[in-house]
Amino acid sequence: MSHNHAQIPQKRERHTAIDAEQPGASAQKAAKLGENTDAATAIHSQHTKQTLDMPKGRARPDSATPYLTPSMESLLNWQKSYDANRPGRSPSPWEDPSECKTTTSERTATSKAGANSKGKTKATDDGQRDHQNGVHHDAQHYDQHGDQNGERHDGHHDGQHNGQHNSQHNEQHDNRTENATQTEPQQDVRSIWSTSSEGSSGVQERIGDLFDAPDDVVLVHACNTQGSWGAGIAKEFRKRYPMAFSLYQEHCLANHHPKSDPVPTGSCLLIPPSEEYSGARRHWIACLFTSEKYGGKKDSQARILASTPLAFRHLLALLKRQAREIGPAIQEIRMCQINSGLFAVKWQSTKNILQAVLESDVDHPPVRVYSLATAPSNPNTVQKQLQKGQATLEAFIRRH
Ligand SMILES: Nc1ncnc2c1ncn2[C@@H]1O[C@H](COP(=O)(O)OP(=O)(O)OC[C@H]2O[C@H](OP(=O)(O)O)[C@H](O)[C@@H]2O)[C@@H](O)[C@H]1O
Repeated sequence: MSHNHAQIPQKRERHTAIDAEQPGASAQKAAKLGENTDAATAIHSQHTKQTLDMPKGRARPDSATPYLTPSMESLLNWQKSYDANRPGRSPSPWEDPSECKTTTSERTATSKAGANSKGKTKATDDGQRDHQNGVHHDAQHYDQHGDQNGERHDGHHDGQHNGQHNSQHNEQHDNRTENATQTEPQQDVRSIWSTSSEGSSGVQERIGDLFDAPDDVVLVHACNTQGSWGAGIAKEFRKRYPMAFSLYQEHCLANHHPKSDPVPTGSCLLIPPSEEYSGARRHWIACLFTSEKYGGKKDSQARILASTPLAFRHLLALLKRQAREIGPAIQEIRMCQINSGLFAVKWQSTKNILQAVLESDVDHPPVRVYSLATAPSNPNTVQKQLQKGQATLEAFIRRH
């Protein structure tokens, strides 16, 4: 991490992330740590209220050197102590059957989407081969984020792989799929948002910039588990929300570790509004961990599509818990077309899956997916067009 924890005052009250851990895991862990659930809940609520009331007005930080506010320090300290005391690996999101399930319709959507995706055969083959051989890919060592700020370096991805972890990861993946087939959805009888009554319980697509959202909206994007927001819309998140980026990194690199204790794919990190610079919007940020790695080492399309409903259901569970504790502060889930850019999954495939999740659980804030009217320009293309235009103009001038 780029920030130095040694400098963080240790006497602060502990707070919980909202929730950096898996559904239901906070309460379980709190119990294991000798605390009762009420205490954990109170801490959780307190942090949230504090964050929402955060004073504004500080100068915009240099995004290259994320700094910590007191609330962020507390959050990270809490996570650190949690991490230090936990008995073993974090429970995976599919280990808590009460809050995070995959339903039959989601599985159908997943398998349809997988079947539709171009990489189906290869993905299936990869998965089988990985599982049978327990292995995989070619990394010799793990370089724990040579660049603390999430910038990319050549060869960075390729050196990170760990066979043992991959085997573990694949096994978990298979287990959760198996577990999922044994469970059916349980509706929470207490309705919080009742979006179904507005007739808008599904995915609503809009044209526009994700970041133009008003306060109290959660912005959702797909993430890798390596602690990198180095490209695509993630890079934009890093620029606009340096504090959130710090917390994401903390989650991936300190609370977990990409090699020895990776953040499980299929989970979600929900980050409360934490930016304090002048004019910062009160945006929540949700990181859906749909692929372990990025770049050439990203998960197969089928695997990304299998992780997506789990991560999304995790998000809905976190929002519900949050709303039960402090009221429905979040008014809208606003997403980009997750997985469809650098993760190279067809948007329609992801959309089908999200739709299936929402059909199985109608109590959620409205879900709106924003896409830009035109794809962001590729600078190389623009450069070529300019050169061509200039040549044409010069030829015209010469002729006349
Ligand atoms: N302002 C805006 N408003 C609305 N929509 C916007 C937008 N700007 C871009 N989009 C669109 O948002 C979609 C997602 O496109 P992306 O390629 O970014 O994300 P993805 O989900 O496929 O892949 C995730 C990995 O990419 C990242 O970078 P790293 O590889 O890790 O460095 C992560 O960390 C992961 O690893 C595309 O449709 C873009 O047109």
